[in-house]
Amino acid sequence: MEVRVRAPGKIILAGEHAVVHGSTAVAASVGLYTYVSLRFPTPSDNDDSLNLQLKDMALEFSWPVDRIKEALPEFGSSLSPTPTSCSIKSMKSIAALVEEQNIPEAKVELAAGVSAFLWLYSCIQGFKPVTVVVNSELPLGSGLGSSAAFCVALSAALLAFSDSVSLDMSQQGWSVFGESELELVNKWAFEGEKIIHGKPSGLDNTVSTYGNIIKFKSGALTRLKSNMTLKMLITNTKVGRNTKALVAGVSERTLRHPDAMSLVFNAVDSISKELSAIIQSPAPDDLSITEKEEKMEELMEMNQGLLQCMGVSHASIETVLRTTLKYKLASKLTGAGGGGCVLTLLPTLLSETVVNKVIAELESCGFQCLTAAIGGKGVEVCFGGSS
Ligand SMILES: Nc1ncnc2c1ncn2[C@@H]1O[C@H](COP(=O)(O)OP(=O)(O)O)[C@@H](O)[C@H]1O
Ligand SMILES: C[C@@](O)(CCOP(=O)(O)O)CC(=O)O
Ligand SMILES: [Mg+2]
Repeated sequence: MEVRVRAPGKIILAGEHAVVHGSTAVAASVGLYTYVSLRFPTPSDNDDSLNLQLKDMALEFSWPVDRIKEALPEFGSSLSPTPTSCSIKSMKSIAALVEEQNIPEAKVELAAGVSAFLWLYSCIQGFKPVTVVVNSELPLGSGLGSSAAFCVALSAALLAFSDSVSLDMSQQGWSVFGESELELVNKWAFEGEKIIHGKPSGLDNTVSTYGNIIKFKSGALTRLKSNMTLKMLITNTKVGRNTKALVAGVSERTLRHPDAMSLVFNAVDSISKELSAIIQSPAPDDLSITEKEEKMEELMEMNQGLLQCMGVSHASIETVLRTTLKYKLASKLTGAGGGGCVLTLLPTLLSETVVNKVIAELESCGFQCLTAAIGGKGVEVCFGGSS
């Protein structure tokens, strides 16, 4: 029995960080995926372990199922039908299980992802021997939501063979989940994100689950019907950073300056609302495409200024902003900042020559540019492994 799942990453057009504090955000799925395949051994395999293979990292982890039972005795006998948060006690046991695997020092950041995996596995599948293989097109820790795509793909793959969902396994190729399954996947993925991020807003897992372009506030999403083609250049500064630390930094600043930060978050809320109204406004209305793009560029610049106020910009991000501005293009960081990726709006009438020049200049600084489809489907599942 095998299932394969893919979950997309995301870009945040407006509202990162502020969304953790209750402001509106606008985000879209990006056509780069994390893939998870899950296979139960047959009796002839004689395999009584839980195996996790992180293909891109060339890392393999394995625990005898009895070792997991011993470390997490509270699981297995009664599987949790509804998503639950990892307690401090369970987190300690999971940390011990992860520590036993001696993750190389240079890849220690992966411990958070492995912990989220152990939590989701124990809650959803109990102590069944299983092999889970992960590979990802998303750069890790770069603001494109690799942590959420990982949690969504894992939750979906683990749920696919659980009693909580019933799926049509005869379908060929990639297929989407039903609404109630999506809701469950999203809730479990949020619990995984909590382990990786500390205090996630739920925006990233929601975009990865449902796809599209969405407006999101305090856990509630609205799917946006875009009436314009959005083309974004994504520049990866390749400066590594950690979302958990950046989110915690913004919360500390908020505690030190509650009044000022509340105004900053309110301003971001207005920017996101205005941006979503522009995206949705009817095609041939009183604003031409160029006027809409100019407004969006201004809003992106304003949002970037406010992200600087929150303390999450970085010298590498400022270099991207300066470089794109030379070509009269507007940019903002996307995701948690502190390095990672920057978005640049590519207006419809911008010539290929200029796009190529900007990319060449950014890449000469050591950055990596990519363009990817945005607003596509969310998590998808495939039985049989042919896709
Ligand atoms: N494919 C993966 N395999 C293992 N862990 C992953 C994977 N993708 C993401 N993670 C976990 O998520 C972390 C990165 O998440 P985060 O700091 O939120 O950045 P982002 O979500 O922007 O990529 C990694 O350090 C790792 O712990
Ligand atoms: C900073 C934040 O708004 C987005 C984080 O995205 P990423 O993990 O950097 O891809 C946090 C959140 O919404 O949970
Ligand atoms: Mg993340």
